[in-house]
Amino acid sequence: MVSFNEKLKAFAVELYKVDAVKFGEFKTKVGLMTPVYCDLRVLVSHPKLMETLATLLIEYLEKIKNFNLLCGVPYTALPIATVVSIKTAIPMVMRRSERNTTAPKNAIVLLNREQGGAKILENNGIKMHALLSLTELMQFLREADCIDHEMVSRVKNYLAGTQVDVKSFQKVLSEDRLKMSFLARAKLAKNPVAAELFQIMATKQTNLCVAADVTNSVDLLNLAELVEIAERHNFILFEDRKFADIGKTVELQYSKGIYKISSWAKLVTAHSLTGKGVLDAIKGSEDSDKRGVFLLAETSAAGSLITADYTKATLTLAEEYPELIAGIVCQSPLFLANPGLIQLTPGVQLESKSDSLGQQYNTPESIVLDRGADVAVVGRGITKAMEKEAAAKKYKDMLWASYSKRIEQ
Ligand SMILES: O=C(O)c1cc(=O)[nH]c(=O)n1[C@@H]1O[C@H](COP(=O)(O)O)[C@@H](O)[C@H]1O
Repeated sequence: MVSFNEKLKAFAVELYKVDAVKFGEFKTKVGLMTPVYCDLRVLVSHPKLMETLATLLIEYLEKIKNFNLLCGVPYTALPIATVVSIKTAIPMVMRRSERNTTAPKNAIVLLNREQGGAKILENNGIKMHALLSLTELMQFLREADCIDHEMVSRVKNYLAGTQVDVKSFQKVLSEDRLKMSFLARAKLAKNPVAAELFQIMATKQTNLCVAADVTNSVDLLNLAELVEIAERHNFILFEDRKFADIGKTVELQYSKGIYKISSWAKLVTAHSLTGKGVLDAIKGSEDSDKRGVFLLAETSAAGSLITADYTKATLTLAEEYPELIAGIVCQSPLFLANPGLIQLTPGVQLESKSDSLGQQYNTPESIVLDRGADVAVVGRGITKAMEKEAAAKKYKDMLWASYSKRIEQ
């Protein structure tokens, strides 16, 4: 008799053959890179495989007593659950995102990616059952010669470096920044400029940051005038200087020289590359208690050399300067749990998906709803538009509508 394990192995190879499991460089919906991508949506085009999966699930389900309903999480798992329901006569229910549904006790997944999801579910009273773990899948595919040793160790290293911090995830679930209003978060901000920015966003109903990347003051305005206008119209001047030198040089760049950035910019960006020195330099400057820093943990640039470990270390560094750090510049909703910090996310444009120098764009909806941006940075989408004012209004409205939808969901 063919064992369950052998059936699983044969199924894993079939998945590989129809490209339901792929290897390479993929970007997940939340912006993380992964060398292995599982896309079970293709199963609807392979009825035989769909039936095999349903049969495997039914055999597996015998181990789980105590349940009387099935629910396939939309959309990919819906047809799978339907086939199982028809074959077993176990009734099915629909999950609709706009309705509150009772939480299940058991979750059955085909593939456990082994990145911490099972533990998070367990902490929320849901037991996860997986037909296959990613490690088993890799082993099966290696044995069948579908992949080589190098790929097995690449995935192994990837898994080691991308474990979700279950503790910080717990905090997110209980105090989910993505679901909280800017007004509520203003009270939790330890940096005064972040608190002010939350207030301004709530009052003016905007989460748009315009990147005015112009090359002379005729295009913009002179700084003194700009400071005065910012005060009159209640917006914050933010110098996207991305400090990255040793502390002493940053100290000079920040407060001295011809720009005297600290005298007019309430917010600046900094890289974490050179470590604490940069933040100590800014913290030690005059008026630093009225200034804030956005620390860059990820960029929107294609081929960026920033790794998952660098991003994590940046977050840890940010926690060491709670009064100075206003937020984090990143592209994924997964990194920032603290609702008192602001996620600033650039790379927003409606017209194109990229520029010729590696910039990658998302839509306003996707940047707020999928990628977790609190503030979205739009540059050329506005500054190069024929009708700049109309473009600014359009981005402002779309971004705010997405934020409103996010906190209501
Ligand atoms: O820190 C930033 O603002 C930044 C980080 C990043 O990862 N990507 C990024 O594009 N930016 C900035 O965001 C702005 C984007 O401009 P556009 O590509 O014209 O929308 C530029 O000022 C960039 O310097």
